[in-house]
Amino acid sequence: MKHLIAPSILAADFGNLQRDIEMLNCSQADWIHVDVMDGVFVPNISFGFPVLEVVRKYATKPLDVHLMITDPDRYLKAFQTAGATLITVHLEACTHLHRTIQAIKELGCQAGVALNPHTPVSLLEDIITDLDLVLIMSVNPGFGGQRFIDNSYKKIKQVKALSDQYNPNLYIEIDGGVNQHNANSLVAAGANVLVAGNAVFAASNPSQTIIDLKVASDLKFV
Ligand SMILES: O=C(CO)[C@@H](O)[C@H](O)COP(=O)(O)O
Ligand SMILES: [Fe+2]
Repeated sequence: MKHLIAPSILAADFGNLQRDIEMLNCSQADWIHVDVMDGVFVPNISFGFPVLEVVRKYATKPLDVHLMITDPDRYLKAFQTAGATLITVHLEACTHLHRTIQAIKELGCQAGVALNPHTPVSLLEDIITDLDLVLIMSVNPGFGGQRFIDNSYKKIKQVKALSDQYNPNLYIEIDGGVNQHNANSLVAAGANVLVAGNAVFAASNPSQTIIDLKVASDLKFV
């Protein structure tokens, strides 16, 4: 599977959101990662439907919506209507995860599950065949620009082993503290989707940085 780059618009300039999305449209980004935070599941509030609708209006690429919200079932339909292509929920936020995943698929979206840094990958064993994507949080969710947690490599390898055994087409997404320096080793561990917020938007040349991430991830493992 080709490695995908999913810049996170959490780090975009919201005063120039249309400009930043158009930059992503013209770049080598594969998806646009959209971080939704409710101030309850995580200690931060990002944005909701009006912003997502603007992103959908201008974006020409799939929207990879990462829901950091409690009880996401309440809003799945609204996120699909607002333009989500993929919807990822947190395992820690769902009481009936299997039901939530089926509901996402019934809406015609692809379904993912995210794991916080402390949540063991083994909890995915009985749901892995139902998933399109697993998102490994390599920082504690809630903020961009944090330092990568090294234990995440082990978790990516564990997800890759599950994927090889039960679901070979799984997207294995790594989110938090990803940059040009760790992209190659993350792909070597088994990740095939790299989310990058600050690495892209704080760079002097964001579209070149996306190319750099792509080149680094596609290089033979070093
Ligand atoms: O979900 C989250 C944070 O909760 C991420 O998607 C961040 O937005 C990634 O930002 P960087 O760590 O790459 O700056
Ligand atoms: Fe995210």
